[in-house]
Amino acid sequence: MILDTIVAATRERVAVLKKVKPIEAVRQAALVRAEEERTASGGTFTFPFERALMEGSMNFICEIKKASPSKGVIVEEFPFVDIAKEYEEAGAAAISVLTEPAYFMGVDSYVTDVADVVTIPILRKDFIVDEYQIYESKVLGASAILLLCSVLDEEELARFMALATELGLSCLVEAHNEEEVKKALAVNARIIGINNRDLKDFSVDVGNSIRLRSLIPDGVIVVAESGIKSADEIEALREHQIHAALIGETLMRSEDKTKALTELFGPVRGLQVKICGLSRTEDITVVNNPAVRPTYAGFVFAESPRRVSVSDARNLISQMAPQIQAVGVFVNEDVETMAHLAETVPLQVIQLHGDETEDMIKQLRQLTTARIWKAVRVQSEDDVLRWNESVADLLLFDAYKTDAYGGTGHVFDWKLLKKCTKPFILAGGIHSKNVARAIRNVKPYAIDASSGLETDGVKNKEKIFHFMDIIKKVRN
Ligand SMILES: O=C(O)c1ccccc1NCC(=O)[C@H](O)[C@H](O)COP(=O)(O)O
Repeated sequence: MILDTIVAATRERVAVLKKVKPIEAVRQAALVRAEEERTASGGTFTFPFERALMEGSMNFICEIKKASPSKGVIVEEFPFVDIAKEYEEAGAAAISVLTEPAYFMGVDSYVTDVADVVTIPILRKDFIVDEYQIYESKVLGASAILLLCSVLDEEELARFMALATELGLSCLVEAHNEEEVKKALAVNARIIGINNRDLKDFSVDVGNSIRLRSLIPDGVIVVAESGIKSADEIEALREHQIHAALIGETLMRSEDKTKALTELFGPVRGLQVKICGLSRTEDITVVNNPAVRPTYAGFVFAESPRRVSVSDARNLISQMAPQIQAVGVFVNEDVETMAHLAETVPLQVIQLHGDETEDMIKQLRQLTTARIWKAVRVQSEDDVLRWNESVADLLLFDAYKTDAYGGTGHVFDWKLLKKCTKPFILAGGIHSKNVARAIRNVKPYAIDASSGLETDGVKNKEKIFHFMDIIKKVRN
């Protein structure tokens, strides 16, 4: 069987590697890296791979592989670093990188090269048969490893999982049949991958994930693997509470990864866009372009590097396409001034981005017909729930930072919004690399971006065009 051949080749490869670089040296390097990560995250590992697989209603692990034993060479052209960047922009939750050299044409350093250019976690996909490879995976920069129930016995699985956990690595424990699922459960796997491909004859049946899913209790993350090609298949996986889909060949063969993921996930309709912090005539020219044209353009009247004077705002807004609505951003301004500016600039929306109270919103409501948005800087779920009954027309959720009210470029934990029952605007560190995930996972009414569309403190035309291009592909 091909699996036995690959495993035998892997054992030989590891034996050679051990002679070149002894296990103790790799172990030390892995421990140093693990300790650095643990310290940086306040003394505990964050296990980003498993967190990423729980973010949305369907999370994609997008795979980078040049070849496979069943298909031979999948793509002649293999710009794997660009593919990784595309996957991240397309909305991948994580990237799987094949490193097995003989049958998948993988290279260990692909993991490091990909880790250097993306912020999402990486699964190092190889045939792990020895602790050596687990230390190596940590050093390469992976966040997770693959462990195969068809290759490892229960004792090995448990030992390898314990070592991985000690290093802050997650384990995707792969099973293909009932017996292997039971084995994965016996070792308390936190993530179980169900392979739809039978490695004995390479036949693929996506129904395999659905059938075996029922054996797995709640609380374990379930990943469907192999042969996934269509939106209908993704929908069926979603209906059966499968958290993630690992997709290789379909994506490797697609020309446009963002469009491909939209086809699989389904379009997100009706999303609005706000571009904030416009301060120059050039910015207005960019937003007026029909390829950009957001629903809302924000002008900051508060203390900020993006602050505009009243006369500049008036001048800029007078040049703006009539379809775009002007939003005035204020921090702790008095209600009379805001109402007056809404009337005279004019502003269609007043965005309160400071410590304004509900009473203040009610007073402002009496003074203006402009819509009122309340920005909430989120540190906890309570921050979100506290404003649920607000009379504000919309809430805008942004990141909290001590030294600035807004425009910080910081992303907050989107999971804190899970209990918000009303439409809202999502802000805080949104840019082209995370906007697809933000839209699909958080499902906001509108997305708001400012510093992520800038270079050296001013809006960047190319970044704005690219950002809007991604949003258009995600919408349809
Ligand atoms: O943008 C500012 O400089 C700003 C300053 C003070 C209060 C609010 C501010 N911006 C409000 C916004 O609506 C921003 O778009 C939002 O904070 C997101 O900014 P970013 O994280 O840079 O995308």
